[in-house]
Amino acid sequence: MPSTSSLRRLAAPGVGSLVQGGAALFWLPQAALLASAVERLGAGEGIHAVGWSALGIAALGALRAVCEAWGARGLFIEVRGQLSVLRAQVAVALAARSPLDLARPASGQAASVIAEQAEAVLPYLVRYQPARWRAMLVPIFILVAVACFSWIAALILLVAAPLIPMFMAIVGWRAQAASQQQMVEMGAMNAFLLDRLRGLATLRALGAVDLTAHRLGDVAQSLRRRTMAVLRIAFLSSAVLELFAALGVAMVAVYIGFHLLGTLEFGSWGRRLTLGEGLFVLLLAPAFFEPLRELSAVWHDRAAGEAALDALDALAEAGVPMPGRPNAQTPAVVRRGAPSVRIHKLHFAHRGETTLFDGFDLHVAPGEHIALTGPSGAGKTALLSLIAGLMSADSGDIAIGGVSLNDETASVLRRRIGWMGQRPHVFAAPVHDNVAMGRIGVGRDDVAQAMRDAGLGDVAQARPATTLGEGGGGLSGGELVRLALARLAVQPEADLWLVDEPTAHLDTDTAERVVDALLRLAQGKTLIAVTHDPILAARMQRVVRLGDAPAVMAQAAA
Ligand SMILES: Nc1ncnc2c1ncn2[C@@H]1O[C@H](COP(=O)(O)OP(=O)(O)OP(=O)(O)O)[C@@H](O)[C@H]1O
Repeated sequence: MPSTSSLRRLAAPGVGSLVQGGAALFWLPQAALLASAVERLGAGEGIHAVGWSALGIAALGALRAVCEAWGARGLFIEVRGQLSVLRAQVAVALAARSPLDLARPASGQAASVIAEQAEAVLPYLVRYQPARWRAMLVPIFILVAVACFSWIAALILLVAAPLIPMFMAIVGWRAQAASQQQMVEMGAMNAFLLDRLRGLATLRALGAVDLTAHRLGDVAQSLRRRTMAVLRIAFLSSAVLELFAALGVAMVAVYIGFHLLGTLEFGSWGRRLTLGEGLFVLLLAPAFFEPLRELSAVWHDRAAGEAALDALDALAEAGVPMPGRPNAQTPAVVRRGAPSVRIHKLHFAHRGETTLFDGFDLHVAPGEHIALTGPSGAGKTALLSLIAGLMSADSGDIAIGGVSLNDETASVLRRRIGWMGQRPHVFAAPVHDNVAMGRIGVGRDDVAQAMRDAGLGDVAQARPATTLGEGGGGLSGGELVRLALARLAVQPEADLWLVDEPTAHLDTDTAERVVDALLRLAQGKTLIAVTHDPILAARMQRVVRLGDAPAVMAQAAA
């Protein structure tokens, strides 16, 4: 199972972030050079006396910029790379879940987390860690430097500083919870939108568009409220910080001003500060608060980043797995023509549901064409899914061509299976792409031949270059089924076809044409077709009827 731990590890201190964070310390010598230059100017030395100081300040500034750029670049490249790997792993983990797993996240939500929300990880890891280093290191150095000249100025900074992280921690804790809720809301809205867009025709036909628009409006309002809550917290934390930072700097400035004027004599280890020393302390005071300010700016990146990592973790959670480990050492499957299918003592129940198969046996001979019939809910689709290795049986054995279906063999066995579900998905793409499906070695001629064999050769709307609408818009129901059959036909290595209700909802003539195409294409292959259609059942070599009531043992004649 993929994990976000490799990315979370990047949130731990690293050389890059240390260099990037520590670069802010260059301000100490820069401020010293600036203060001494002003002091010398004040003492009446000419402009030529500050040349070296100006050069030093510029050189230190350049060095700081180089350190920051180097650290940021390295970290960015590493985080970007690991985030891509994590996204791919999460997508693979999602694909490894059985299509029959009802707990699978909605596609819109998954897309939102993987594509959009995952981006929040980048600013978190690239900006937060160096900012944390800076906030830990720089104030201590500055405090020591200031204390060398004035203990009272150091005391002012020391009193103002801890209040800031304290308030930020309180606010940040709330920010993370708010970010998490906002992400959940965003994912839910994307899922809702995608689902309703897919079903727009149904909504329109049933006059439910207005109601859906209202619900979408409600969801959007709820997302707006969550976003505003996050923003409110962000503004609150920066307001707290600015207040304390401004108070701290102002009090140091007041003290230094009155000290230089001779009104406040105390606080400087028994001596009067010079103009340069006073200026140095004054220049360091805002720099003391600067890292804390930066940390507060990225504090919300942290909240959003952590929430995104949690969302990715949740997406990668294992549900009902599909048999077949991605890295299993799969043994070579020996092929000698179409395979047999042997099912022995099969036990199966959907998670939390009543038993569908209890000691079920079935044998399908190589090249045999059988129809699976039985009442609705008897488990025909479930049986087909079990043979296709889309989910695991509770016990018993399913062997295809003599090879037992298990985690080691499932991936290889699935390659020789041609699967056509009850509702084949048609992509909004040209007919050619819908048939070839990007499979290696499937050329134009293969597609054209498969289309002819599927009986679509002379259908004007099914030319290879014709672009189909979403969900197959542009083709009739019968043509859609034949398009799905053509998909199987261009997969020559598939010699066991599992077809689920190919003639459902078709009129007799169309059903006849689909059956003709199916039998023509499945010649020489083993075929198991789930059907309620007597026309299709009559043309198969054998009919296997599943139990008349679900959960009753169904013994099929071998
Ligand atoms: N993904 C699922 N998770 C849990 N239960 C399911 C799932 N899919 C189907 N079921 C339940 O399992 C039982 C068998 O369903 P299945 O689809 O296999 O029946 P079927 O014989 O193919 O029915 P039909 O002829 O109506 O298609 C049904 O009671 C159904 O409600």
